[in-house]
Amino acid sequence: MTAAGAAPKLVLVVACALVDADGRVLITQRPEGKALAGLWEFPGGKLEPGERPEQALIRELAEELGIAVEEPCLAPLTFASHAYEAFHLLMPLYVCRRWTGVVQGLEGQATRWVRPERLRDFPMPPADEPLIAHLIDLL
Ligand SMILES: Nc1nc2c([nH]c(=O)n2[C@@H]2O[C@H](COP(=O)(O)OP(=O)(O)OP(=O)(O)O)[C@@H](O)[C@H]2O)c(=O)[nH]1
Repeated sequence: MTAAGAAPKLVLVVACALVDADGRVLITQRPEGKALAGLWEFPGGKLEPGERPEQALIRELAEELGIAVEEPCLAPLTFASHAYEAFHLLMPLYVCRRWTGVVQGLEGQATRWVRPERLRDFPMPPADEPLIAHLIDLL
């Protein structure tokens, strides 16, 4: 035993940087009433029981944005590991440049396509901040 105190709950969330033909990245705004409301984030969400991360992400992208993504089009880029007060977030970030359908905020969330260098102009959850440099490097 090495750790002292209660272990934080580890929460696995999968997220995606959708990249358009101009190299812009999609961010969506968390709706009122949710934790971290108003902040801009990458689309994605928690896994449902029995789901693989890629399956969960494909489901979330369909539910939230109305687009269809094929699993080979999800490329792992990096991950966030962040201690929130109530849980520890582990969030793999995939990049996707190919999908079918037109991106729409199906849950009432605002959506924006943003150049990676401009992502810092949008308030994001603290876990996301370290991801921005990876996107700038990639794109
Ligand atoms: N999808 C997404 N979630 C993020 C990002 N950054 C970040 O800290 N998170 C956190 O990861 C969790 C994502 O959960 P979610 O979107 O499936 O669920 P939720 O908060 O709506 O909660 P609920 O399902 O408990 O109601 C939230 O706690 C959210 O704050 C991000 O860039 N994208």
